[in-house]
Amino acid sequence: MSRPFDPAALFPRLHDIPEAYRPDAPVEQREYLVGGELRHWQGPLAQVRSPIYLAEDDGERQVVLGSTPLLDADAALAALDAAVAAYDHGQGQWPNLRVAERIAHVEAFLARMREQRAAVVKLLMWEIGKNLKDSEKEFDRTCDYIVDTIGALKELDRRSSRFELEQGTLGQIRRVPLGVALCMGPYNYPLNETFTTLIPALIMGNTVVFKPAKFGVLLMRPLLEAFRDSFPPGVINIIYGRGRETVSALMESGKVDVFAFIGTHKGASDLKKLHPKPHRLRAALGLDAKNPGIVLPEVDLDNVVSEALTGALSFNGQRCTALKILFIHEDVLQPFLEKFSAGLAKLKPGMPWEAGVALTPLPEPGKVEYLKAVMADAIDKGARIINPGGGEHCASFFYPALLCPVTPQMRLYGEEQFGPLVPVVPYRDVEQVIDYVLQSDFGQQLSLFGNDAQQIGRLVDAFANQVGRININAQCQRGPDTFPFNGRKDSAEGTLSVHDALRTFSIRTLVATRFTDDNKALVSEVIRQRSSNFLTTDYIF
Ligand SMILES: NC(=O)C1=CN([C@@H]2O[C@H](COP(=O)(O)OP(=O)(O)OC[C@H]3O[C@@H](n4cnc5c(N)ncnc54)[C@H](OP(=O)(O)O)[C@@H]3O)[C@@H](O)[C@H]2O)C=CC1
Ligand SMILES: O=C(O)[C@H](O)COP(=O)(O)O
Repeated sequence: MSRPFDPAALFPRLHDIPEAYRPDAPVEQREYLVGGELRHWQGPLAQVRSPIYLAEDDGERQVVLGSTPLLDADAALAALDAAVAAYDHGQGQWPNLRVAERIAHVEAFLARMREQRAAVVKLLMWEIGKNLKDSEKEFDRTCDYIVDTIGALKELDRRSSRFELEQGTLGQIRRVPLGVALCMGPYNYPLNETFTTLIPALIMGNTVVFKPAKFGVLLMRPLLEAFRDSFPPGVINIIYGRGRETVSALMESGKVDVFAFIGTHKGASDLKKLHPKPHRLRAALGLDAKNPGIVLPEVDLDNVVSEALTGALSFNGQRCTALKILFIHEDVLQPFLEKFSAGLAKLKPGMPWEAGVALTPLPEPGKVEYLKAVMADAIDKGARIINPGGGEHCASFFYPALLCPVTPQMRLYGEEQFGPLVPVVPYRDVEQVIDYVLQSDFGQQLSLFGNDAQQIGRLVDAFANQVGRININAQCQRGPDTFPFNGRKDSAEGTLSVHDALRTFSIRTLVATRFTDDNKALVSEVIRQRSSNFLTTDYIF
């Protein structure tokens, strides 16, 4: 069996790293943003470690990138109070600014953010091990998301309308903010996923408390001053620390109006239930998934393999949209396993900045142990590792394993592995696959691969109310970000996309004015189409 990677050669020596990508000296970050000022935290700090190790004469050394404030509940609550004061029951300056002015603030922020591209991209590589190409993509995609959000809002603002509700009654819809939003995101897209809630929340007039993801936390530091300088005091507040100490206190206070959380459903539900008045809380949740790839007997196998390789293994499988289980019809099982295994062998392991690298170290401490445990469980119950070297590991690096046959008794059948394990379930009767989707706790997306239009059509009908997106002959993915992105069951609450997020972070107020010949002047004064500070939209939006 040839070795897919040589653990001894995997981690570099410092002087072998191109200068532009070498880690900076560790930073001791004490600043956090509250009420328009960068406060200096005097308390304990949390160390930020890279998943990357450096080779040294006497062994390997994990790189320490710096430290961030471990705020306590009181410090977090002070940030929340600043957001509450800036919102001021909807009477504050920010929720009452004209849409165009709020857009100008966001544009000012975006310009400052773009200046930090190199710093943020480098931290994405060092903090979460994302390869250079994908780190650059994450940064650029986040900027595009902001640009698209601004574009969508400008277009809506132009669409302002009044309409006749019924004879004698004129209606106007105002899109108003909801209050104070708490925004949190996952470590696999610490920039992009958090900004898909943060920016729409702000631009629609809410004030925000934001806690960066658990890894990919230092990369917010280059943006702290841009946030401070671009928004009025208290509109955006950024806290650091352990969620259980900081965010829990915010939820318990009852002062959070919108809970925008992208991460695990366990974290979301633990936090949501702390709110004393959950009926007052709007939630926008993007959560775990176990997206199946379903391969029918008549199929273009080369396309399946190429889509499934990136679908299952890009960023080492650490995407909510990753294909996390493959159902392969028995007629094509053997050639599929051979082709997938051969394709996998071409994925290059290495360091994030190296050209063409696909497989990189994993940021989560304990992840390698977790992957070993679920793999061992599958093997104990009858699965085999199909690809040479599958499951080999060294420090934070885990070489992907293709496992077959995976059966319902194994953890990998139902559990979200969020890592480089590819479980394959051979099937003969497609009813088994339908049953899997219906019984699953998750419902984000699925992929169907096949050439039989009738059978695909039948499956699309069966699955349309089970998942948020069905991909035909293509892997699962979120983009383009203008497409609706949601899920069912434990996978999501609400829909996030450029347009949908604007809805999510606002609510419609109907102004209904009865008019007669005598009060026409009053009516046109009350329903001034464009002089209102509020976004007025048509009924449908
Ligand atoms: N559907 C979607 O749009 C997406 C979903 N995901 C999903 O996100 C997950 C990976 O992200 P990950 O960062 O591990 O998610 P986690 O849920 O572990 O963490 C997200 C945030 O929540 C905090 N947190 C978690 N549990 C609690 C709690 N009980 N009390 C207080 N705070 C809490 C964490 O902080 P701390 O650790 O400090 O407590 C962190 O800031 C995967 O399941 C993936 O599928 C990822 C991307 C997109
Ligand atoms: O999968 C995820 O974690 C994000 O939602 C982004 O999805 P993408 O990698 O398919 O764009």
